[in-house]
Parts: sequence; C-alpha cells; structure tokens
Amino acid sequence: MRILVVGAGATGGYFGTRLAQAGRDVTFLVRPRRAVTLRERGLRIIGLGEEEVITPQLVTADELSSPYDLVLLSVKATTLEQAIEDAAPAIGPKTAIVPFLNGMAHLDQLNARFGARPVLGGVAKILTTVNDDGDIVRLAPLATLTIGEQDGRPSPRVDAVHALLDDAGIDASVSTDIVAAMWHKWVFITTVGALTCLMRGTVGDVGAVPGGSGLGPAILAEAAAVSAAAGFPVPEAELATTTSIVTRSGSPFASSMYRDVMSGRPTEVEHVFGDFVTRASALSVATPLLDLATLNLRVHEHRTEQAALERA
Ligand SMILES: NC(=O)C1=CN([C@@H]2O[C@H](COP(=O)(O)OP(=O)(O)OC[C@H]3O[C@@H](n4cnc5c(N)ncnc54)[C@H](OP(=O)(O)O)[C@@H]3O)[C@@H](O)[C@H]2O)C=CC1
Ligand SMILES: CC(C)(CO)C(=O)C(=O)O
Repeated sequence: MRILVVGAGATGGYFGTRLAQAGRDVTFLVRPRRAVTLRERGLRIIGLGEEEVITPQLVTADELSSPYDLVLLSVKATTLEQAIEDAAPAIGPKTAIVPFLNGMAHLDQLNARFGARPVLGGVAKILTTVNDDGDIVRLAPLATLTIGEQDGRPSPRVDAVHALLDDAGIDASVSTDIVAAMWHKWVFITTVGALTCLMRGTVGDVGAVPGGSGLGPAILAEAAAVSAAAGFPVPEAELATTTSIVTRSGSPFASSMYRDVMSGRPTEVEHVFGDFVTRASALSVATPLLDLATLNLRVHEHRTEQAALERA
C-alpha cells in the first residue's frame, strides 16, 4: 500500500514515522522549507526519554504525479485549502483519505473537492508538538487513531487501513459511527482548548486557584449540549472521563491550541471554535463561555496576523 502523509508536523510526522519504521511505503508531502530541515536532520521524534530518527521519503507538490492508496491528511485547518489542492494529484479512484484534523468542517471541504467516496472520518488523540529544531516532541504516551466510513458501514478498506496501522504498532481502532466520534473529540477539544486558552494555563494551573475547578465542567456542559442538540450526545462515561481530565489537581494537561497561543503562533480558531459556536447558535444552544473563548482567540489571531504583516 503506497501511503502519502500530507504534512510532516506533530501528528503526521509521528504516525508517518511509525509506519515507515514498520517498513511501509511512506512518503511525506512537505513544503520546500520543511523539506530542507528534514533532509538535514532527518525526521526525529524525541521525548519520553527516547530519540528516534528516520530518513523520510519526501515529495513536494510540484513532484506529485500519481495516486496513492492511502492519504493521511495531517495539516492544520489554516492551511487546509492549499494542502487539498497540493495533494489532489495523489487522489485517484482507489485512494482512501484519513484526516487527523480536529473539528468537523474539513469533512465537508474534502467531500466537496473529491466527492465523499474517498473520504474516511478520523480521530487522532496524541500529544505532540514541533520544536524550534523541527523535531517532533512527544509530551505524553497517548497516541491513538480511530477511523471509519463516514456512513458507518463496515468496509474492507477500513479493515485494511486498520490492519496496516495495527501492524505498525499504532493503537488504532475502527468506529461504526466515526462522525459521532469526531463530534465527541470536538467537544473534548473545545472544552480543554477554551479552559487552557482562556485561562492561559494548564488544567493544574486553573484548578489551583479558588473557583478554578468549576470552569472546566461548566465549559464541558456547554459543549456537550451543542453536540447533543446536533444529534451526537456524548456518552455519560466519556463525560465523566473528560470531567476528571479537566479537574485533575496539578495536571500539566493542555491542548495543542494552548501551546500555539503561548508560542504566538496562529490557531485554528475558526475551524475549531468559530464553527462550533456558529452551529450552537443555529441549534439555539447558549454557549457564553465558548463564545468568550472564541473572541479571546480571535484577538490572539488578529494580533498574530498584524505581527506577521509588520515583519513582512
Ligand atoms: N498536535 C497535537 O497534539 C494534535 C493535533 N491534532 C490536530 O491535527 C491537525 C494537525 O495538527 P499538527 O500535526 O499539530 O500540526 P503541525 O502544524 O504540527 O503540522 C502540520 C504540518 O502540515 C504542514 N503543511 C501545511 N500545509 C502543507 C502543504 N500544503 N503541503 C505539505 N505540508 C503542509 C506544515 O508544514 P510547514 O512546516 O511547511 O508549515 C506542518 O509541518 C490539527 O487539526 C490539530 O488540531 C489532533 C490531535 C492532537
Ligand atoms: C487534546 C488533544 C491532545 C487530544 O489529542 C488534542 O487533540 C489537541 O491538543 O489538539
């Protein structure tokens, strides 16, 4: 199976490396600057007391000519439009696309561009980031992938991709309701994202101050109400798990969006938050805390854009 990983960043770099280490035929579609770094340093995964490096097979958009069997889409929403166009030559009649993005709107974008047939749903749960050297840093052991057909039916191609991931030692599972799984992850990411970005602190930082421990559950209640109104109620057990994650005393846990904010990088605010509160409003669900988080992140985004313009 020929595999193309679109984007060799925190998520794609990690999962693509695992597949390459297992001897799979993996190519990373990268932009020219990333290609330079990866040719110089290799694709390195560090953290949790380990350091691994591979010499990745790379391709840039101008070199991409023939279809791949599997495309793992691991760019941020902010660069999705261009990435879809760049990856288009890799999508043929038999290609399956698995997106790792948080949020939901990318499914519509992919369906609109390629038709729904090649597009699977995907949920990535992993804590990784890219450091200044371009290496992928693992922040915690969590690294799972869930995949499934958008319409939930069992399919040989989903089983084949699952087997491929599993054989590479990736903790992968198949969902017969991947759209619900994506919504549930969306609830999780908006909750943790709003909590840590609004408070500019980790879960532990927020919980350490009087009144802090109530905020996570309050945001979760809003987000879960939206998901339920959209037809995807979050199971009680998952709500309980998320509640314990966002209230755990001393926890260093934070979302990747928090790390983006703290590093002055752009965020996926419109894809992850803007779209969520727009849908909440259309469903007549009040989301005052999520609205505030959205506004807060939009201010960050505006400031980041202004700074980039001044540098240019
Ligand atoms: N990091 C995490 O812990 C998690 C992230 N997610 C989600 O996964 C998605 C991806 O995030 P993440 O991996 O962290 O993002 P990163 O920014 O770390 O990686 C994205 C990569 O995509 C590359 N890229 C962008 N456009 C193109 C293009 N046209 N062609 C080739 N490469 C391109 C970027 O390259 P360049 O270097 O050139 O900018 C970058 O290396 C997001 O939606 C995020 O919310 C989900 C779970 C966990
Ligand atoms: C919350 C987490 C780490 C789960 O994968 C995530 O998706 C993110 O930070 O973007």
